[in-house]
Amino acid sequence: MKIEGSVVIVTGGAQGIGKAISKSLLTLGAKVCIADVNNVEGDKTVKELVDAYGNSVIFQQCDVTKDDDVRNAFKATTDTFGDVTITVNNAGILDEINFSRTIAVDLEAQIRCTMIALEFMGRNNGGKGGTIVFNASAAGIVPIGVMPVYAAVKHGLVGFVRSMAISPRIEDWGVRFNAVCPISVDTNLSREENLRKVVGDPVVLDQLLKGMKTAHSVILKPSDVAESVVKLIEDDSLNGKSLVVLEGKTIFVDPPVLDLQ
Ligand SMILES: NC(=O)c1ccc[n+]([C@@H]2O[C@H](COP(=O)([O-])OP(=O)(O)OC[C@H]3O[C@@H](n4cnc5c(N)ncnc54)[C@H](O)[C@@H]3O)[C@@H](O)[C@H]2O)c1
Ligand SMILES: CCCCC[C@H](O)/C=C/C=C\C/C=C\C/C=C\CCCC(=O)O
Repeated sequence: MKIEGSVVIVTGGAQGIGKAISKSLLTLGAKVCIADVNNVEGDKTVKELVDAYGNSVIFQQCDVTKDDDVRNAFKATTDTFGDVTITVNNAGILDEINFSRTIAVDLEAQIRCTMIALEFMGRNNGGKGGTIVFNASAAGIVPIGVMPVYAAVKHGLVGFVRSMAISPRIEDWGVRFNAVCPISVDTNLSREENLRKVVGDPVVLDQLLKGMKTAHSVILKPSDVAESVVKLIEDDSLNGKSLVVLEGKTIFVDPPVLDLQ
């Protein structure tokens, strides 16, 4: 689909990968709502982006774990720019200690945002259809011993995306569902000082930090991920896809097909 003139909501758009995605879409002529729980960063980012892109961007304080917040973000975006046709479910955390919060934000909230998005975007609900892109992770494709909770919710998210893409309602909605699955990216989430707060077991933390310095010596830039998100939005042939973003290349990874007949 054409991004120019489209209306987009980016959850977690105030910082990191979400901010990079917002900037890429604004550059391509979209109208963007940055929906983020962090008021301070949201206000700072929207001022920066209004200076660069004019009144094509708004900030809406939104905790994706709360129905009313998410619905209000869609209402504010629709009232300001018109019908939403692109949702980027990006907001996420990594916390192996407070695993209930990780499940709430990285999986349950992504499902919540999708169901509410379909209330606004679904052609069967008077919407224009469109596309929903989910920021999963390579941890949604491969097991990771040092972050089992994070890998669990990201595997769940990939399964949700692949399943929504083959829903009996897919034609009624007129919406495509795809996941971007990056390896490590240079943001607050992957910074060592953050990881030390969210991984409790010292043996596990030690291996994680060592792994970052070896297995992932090259860490992606947020803009690398934004490029793949644009690709998933623009290519109307893509639905139910998991696009892994590596250093210098991307690969589509499809689930194994089981003949259950
Ligand atoms: N950084 C990485 O290595 C990496 C790799 C692959 C995938 N990801 C995924 O990318 C997404 C973005 O992460 P990031 O690396 O940009 O991290 P980040 O911490 O830089 O940005 C995350 C943003 O989400 C917001 N957020 C957190 N909880 C929220 C909530 N409940 N409601 C609304 N907004 C909320 C934060 O305020 C922040 O602005 C996450 O889903 C993460 O799992 C990150
Ligand atoms: C292939 C793993 C990519 C995981 C990306 C994830 O979304 C974010 C991770 C953030 C911080 C950690 C970054 C890189 C380390 C990841 C794995 C290290 C593997 C160590 C090991 O398995 O021994």
